[in-house]
Amino acid sequence: MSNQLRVGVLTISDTASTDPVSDTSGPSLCRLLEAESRYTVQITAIVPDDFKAIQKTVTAWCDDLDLHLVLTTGGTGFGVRDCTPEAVLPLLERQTPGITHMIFSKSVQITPYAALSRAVSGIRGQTLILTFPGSPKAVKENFEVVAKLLPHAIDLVRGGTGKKTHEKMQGAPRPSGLADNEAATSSSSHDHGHGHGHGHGGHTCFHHSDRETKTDAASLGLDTPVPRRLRKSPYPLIPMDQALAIVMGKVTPLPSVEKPVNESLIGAVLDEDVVAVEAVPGYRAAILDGYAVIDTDGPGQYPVTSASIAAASEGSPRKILPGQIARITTGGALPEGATAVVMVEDTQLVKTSEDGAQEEIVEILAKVRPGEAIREIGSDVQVGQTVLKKGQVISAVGGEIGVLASIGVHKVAVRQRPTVGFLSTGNEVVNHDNGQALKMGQIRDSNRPTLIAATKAAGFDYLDLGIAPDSPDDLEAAIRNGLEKCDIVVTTGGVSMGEMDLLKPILEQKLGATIHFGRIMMKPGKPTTFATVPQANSKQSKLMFALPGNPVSATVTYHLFVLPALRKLAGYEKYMWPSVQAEITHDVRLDERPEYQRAIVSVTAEGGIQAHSTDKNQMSSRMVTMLGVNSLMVLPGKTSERPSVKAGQKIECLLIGKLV
Ligand SMILES: Nc1nc2c(c(=O)[nH]1)N[C@H]1C(S)=C(S)[C@@H](COP(=O)(O)OP(=O)(O)OC[C@H]3O[C@@H](n4cnc5c(N)ncnc54)[C@H](O)[C@@H]3O)O[C@H]1N2
Ligand code: MOO
Ligand SMILES: [Mg+2]
Repeated sequence: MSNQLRVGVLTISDTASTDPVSDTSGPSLCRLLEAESRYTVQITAIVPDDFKAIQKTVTAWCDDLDLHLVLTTGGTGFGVRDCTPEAVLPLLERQTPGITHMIFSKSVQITPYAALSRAVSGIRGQTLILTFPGSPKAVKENFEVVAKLLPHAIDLVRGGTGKKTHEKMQGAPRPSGLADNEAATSSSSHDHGHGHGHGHGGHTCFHHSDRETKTDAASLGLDTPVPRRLRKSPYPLIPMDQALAIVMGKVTPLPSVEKPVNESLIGAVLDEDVVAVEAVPGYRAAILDGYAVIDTDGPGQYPVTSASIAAASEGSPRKILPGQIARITTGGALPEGATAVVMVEDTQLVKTSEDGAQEEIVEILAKVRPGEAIREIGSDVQVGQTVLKKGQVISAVGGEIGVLASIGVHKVAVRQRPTVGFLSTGNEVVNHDNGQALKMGQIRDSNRPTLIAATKAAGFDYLDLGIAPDSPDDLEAAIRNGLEKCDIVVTTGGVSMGEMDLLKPILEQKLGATIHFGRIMMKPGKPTTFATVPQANSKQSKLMFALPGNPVSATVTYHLFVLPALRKLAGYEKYMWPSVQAEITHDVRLDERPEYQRAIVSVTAEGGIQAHSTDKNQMSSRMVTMLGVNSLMVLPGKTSERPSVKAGQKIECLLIGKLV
């Protein structure tokens, strides 16, 4: 990893900042970068065309994250809001007009409109910054112009001599043991420290110049001494909406699989339209116990010719002629010629056989219409009728399985169900049922049982990955094991600012993961982290949620992010939680961060919907605030105009449990 060039991709757009899904340039730039092994996209963000927001992000990425390369897309044009060049120029310590001109000259050959870009480029500290226009096409063209040049440029920016590149240009053999992507950084100070045995070998040194101590993600890092760690998180605090859009943008439904029609289908999403193979009912059947008649015969006394009880029989049922009736049970096959069924209650016995065992003559008392009390062939479902649609969820209520079972379909194509693995982390965390008294500083693992229970209730498969101590090697091994076996790995703990909070650096430095966000403006769950981790034997990256360790933070963020992601993976079109507007029964003081308060939503005697928080003290370590919870109250962040929500006001409540 340490030889990879760490890149930040910043989308600058008013539209994309409110609707992240509309951002196509940022993701296309990420794909271009990820297609080349030498780059790793360490961070992405979207900001509006806002001078300060642009400067803040670019500065943090250069100065705190010390990225090799920052690429921005958008805001370089003539539009009134376009201000990327104005925001970026003052941040550049040295401009790189050669790169800017090279891009311009190539781009105007493709389209004269390229002249309307005011892009700039340059160097800040040890970071190269390029500003691209906002269209995916322009982004691709621009990137391709400079792609070959960038590693060499970065090498020089980082104090390298460029010797390797020059040797390469002259066709000279490269020193043995140097991989392609090493050429870019091998002579730079950046090469020290990480990725080569993480501090156990001769590569680690901490005696660099001031600038060097900030290289790599060392300041977040695995082998950086505590005093040198960053004192502020380098991960931008992004809004909840954006975080959700990022997660859902990365989740694509799993492939299809054939499954038998039985309870194993509960919760599955159909991946095909299902067509009835058989008609329901497959024969003309009586709806009532009584007598099959010919309706035109009308009331009167009739000989009983035969009996048709609901049972299988070969061939067609017997026939009745005008003036005859036949005894029939509910579900029995109608005799040929019968046009209606008269219920037994509307008849009376006239004569029996001599031994009294058989009916001989019965009087029909009621007049019936043709077709009365008969289920015609296919009157429920006809052969060839599309009964269930692709995308439909097979519910636990039973309706879908019941219908599938009735129409002669034995197997259906459904989306594969994801498996999620749970790993608790922390030296202080012990199995909740270890049977031993806690030692000082120990805490029982409540996160795994909680999340496993919620997963089981939601019908997903899971793997219990146990507890990993706060050691880089143990964590790496446990996560790798989980990623191998599961579609999503969820860890809890170790994502904030403590020296034992190792998840983020492990993800980036050891697993080659891209962290898409590492902090969210929400309460609880601020340090919630989401990453995609490339897999050696598959093009498809795996998803990884590193949730905060605090039990309530872990539980709430699991419900808000992971369960919807699991539903989307399983093919659900509606994967977010449903919500209701409920009347809050008490005042609530708002927090700076938008908050998800644990609440109980109930239906009042008058049919209204009301909600109350489980407890005033909603600290994220207090699992007791989760007792009885069926809802998360979505409270907005505090403003000077709205410091609190008053009793009686309506508040959106996400229904994560059953309404009471
Ligand atoms: N300087 C700062 N400190 C903290 C910040 C911050 O922004 N700056 N954020 C706080 C917030 S908000 C949260 S939430 C927590 C998140 O902590 P971590 O994800 O790093 O988790 P840990 O430090 O490992 O543990 C936190 C807490 O939870 C207990 N824990 C951990 N795992 C379990 C488990 N499986 N079962 C039960 N309890 C568990 C652990 O013992 C700690 O008490 O960080 C704040 N700090
Ligand atoms: O965001 Mo933390 O989850 O407040 O406790
Ligand atoms: Mg911590």
